[in-house]
Amino acid sequence: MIKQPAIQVNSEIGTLREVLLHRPGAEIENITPDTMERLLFDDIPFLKNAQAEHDAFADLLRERGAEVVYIEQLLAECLQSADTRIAFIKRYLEEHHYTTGTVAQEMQKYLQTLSVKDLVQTIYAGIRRDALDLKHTSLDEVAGTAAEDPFLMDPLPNAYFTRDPQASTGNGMTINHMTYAARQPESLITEFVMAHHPRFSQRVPIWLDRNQDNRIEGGDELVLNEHTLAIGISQRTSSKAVQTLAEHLFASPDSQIDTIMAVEIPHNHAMMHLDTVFTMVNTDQFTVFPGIMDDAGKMNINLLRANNQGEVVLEHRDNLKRTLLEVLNLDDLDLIETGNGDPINAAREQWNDGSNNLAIAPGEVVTYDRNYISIQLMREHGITVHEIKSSELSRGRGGARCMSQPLWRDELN
Ligand SMILES: NC(=[NH2+])NCCC[C@H](N)C(=O)O
Repeated sequence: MIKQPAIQVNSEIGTLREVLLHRPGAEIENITPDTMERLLFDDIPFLKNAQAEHDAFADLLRERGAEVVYIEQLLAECLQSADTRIAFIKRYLEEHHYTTGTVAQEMQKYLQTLSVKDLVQTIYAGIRRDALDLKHTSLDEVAGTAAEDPFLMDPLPNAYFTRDPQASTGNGMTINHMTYAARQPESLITEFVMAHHPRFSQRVPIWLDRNQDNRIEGGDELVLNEHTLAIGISQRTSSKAVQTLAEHLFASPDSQIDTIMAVEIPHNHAMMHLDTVFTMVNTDQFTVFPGIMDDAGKMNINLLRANNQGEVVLEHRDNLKRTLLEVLNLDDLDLIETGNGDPINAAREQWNDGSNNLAIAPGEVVTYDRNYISIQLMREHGITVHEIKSSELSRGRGGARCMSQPLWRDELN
């Protein structure tokens, strides 16, 4: 059993006390029109303004009582140790398939000569082909498709969506095997921080690690209460990952989770995670994008429950509201429709993360200012809404929940 937990997240809505962020940096300026799609961006944000928007987001979270912890800072602290630094560089190169040969050796040499500060910056920003002088030693540099790619190592522009590479659940975490190559190194960073940083080392049970084949991302993982999760089966999270996670959680003495509501959503870029279409904003209030249901309001939902032996038992459901009432043991609840149900407004505001709200306390959320129809509706439903500027940040297709990984929330009662 964990004696002094480093993480406590038993709900989506308990008052936020500690949160992990990443301030967008040089990686954003390494997105090009040619690489945009594989880097999962729809446009190239203007970095200076993206940073100002992000700083305002962080300030708001601090004003509301949360400690903001930057993942890049934690990584830099871990990499002060020469052993950890060498181990990290090795794994980072291996995961980019640089294992043997001239280029791999030169990259390793290059990374090892950098100061910790520059190394961390380079890990996020990527390595441009012209950073190393390889023209006279590597054929790859002068002929073939590799030579056309300006990067030896791609940037990590999605890193400011700190929600996804891992997910805090109870006193532990899943460290996620990300779906696309563009994001896989992000969870390697989490793995190193959890293993080596004194704030977390030996204090965080890992429910599912990234060194297995089942894809899962934090945007799909919602903690409804101390014993119930909702997980999206989506473009990014496979049903197999959910089944495996259920098996691990139900069997672990460190976990209180006994119910997982697996919610299948359309598999596409606009709705890549469950939290782009569904977020919990109060004990009995949720925002939902109506486009995830068919005309009759039906969906494909499965409940995974633990039997007395801690084994997984499945039950099928098809109605979101009824299933939430059942698992949360409520008499009624309020589903607030993104864009107030109008098909054009709902689709536009969902695209800009109008359903992606970060609860910082029960009934109090942070969200993008541009989704004014959804904001007004939330206010009419009694929610306190803090708006943040979203001109640049929204171009990566993620909102306030995507940009934050809670580490500590107050218990609800
Ligand atoms: N939790 C979320 N919804 N995150 C959004 C991540 C967006 C990012 N561009 C991606 O495609 O991965």
